[in-house]
Amino acid sequence: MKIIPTNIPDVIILEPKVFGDSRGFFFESFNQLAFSKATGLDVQFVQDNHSRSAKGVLRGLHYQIQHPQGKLVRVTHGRVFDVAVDIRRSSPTFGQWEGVELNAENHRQLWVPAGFAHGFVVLSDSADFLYKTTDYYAPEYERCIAWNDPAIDINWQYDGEPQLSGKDKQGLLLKDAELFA
Ligand SMILES: Cc1cn([C@H]2C[C@H](O)[C@@H](COP(=O)(O)OP(=O)(O)O[C@H]3O[C@@H](C)C(=O)[C@@H](O)[C@H]3O)O2)c(=O)[nH]c1=O
Repeated sequence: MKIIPTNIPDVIILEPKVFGDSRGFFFESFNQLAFSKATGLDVQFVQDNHSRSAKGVLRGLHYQIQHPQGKLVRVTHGRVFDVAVDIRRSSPTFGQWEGVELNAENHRQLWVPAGFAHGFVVLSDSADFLYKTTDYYAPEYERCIAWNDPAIDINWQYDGEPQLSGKDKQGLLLKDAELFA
């Protein structure tokens, strides 16, 4: 597994070793020991999620104020532009965002620690988005930051009009959001 740093030290890109042959390919999509050794992180995952979205769908920017979730995210069909925003007030990278294209060809995964808001926009006709979380879904504690918050100013790598769900349309601005210490 190859570890690729990003501009935010705690957000990392992982590239698994892919074994290709005449049948197709194989790779370990997750291995707890390899993940811990490669990242130096001692986190356990408790939930796997899978969503499918059409082109232009933007899900996010989501986080939980209690039971914050670390997320290890990947795409198994299509392409997305995936974004993490540091919302830990005490962090030197508070308010900064990091974005990376995840797709079924590059097999890249993004580690988004607890304390970050997360979202993605679908670039292909559709995309299957799979992710592991380090704590359980707690809807009563889920919050959303506006995808287009001018204080964060994310360059979404998508030139269309994003399709938002009701809750994503109501995302708070960073200055109004309930954030982490
Ligand atoms: C996230 C989630 C949703 N659900 C249910 C609630 C709802 O009825 C339906 C769809 O939920 P949502 O619209 O919240 O799904 P979605 O907008 O895909 O929410 C996800 O967005 C991405 C960007 C994230 O970062 C995730 O943490 C999560 O917030 O699925 C679960 O049962 N468990 C879960 O873990």
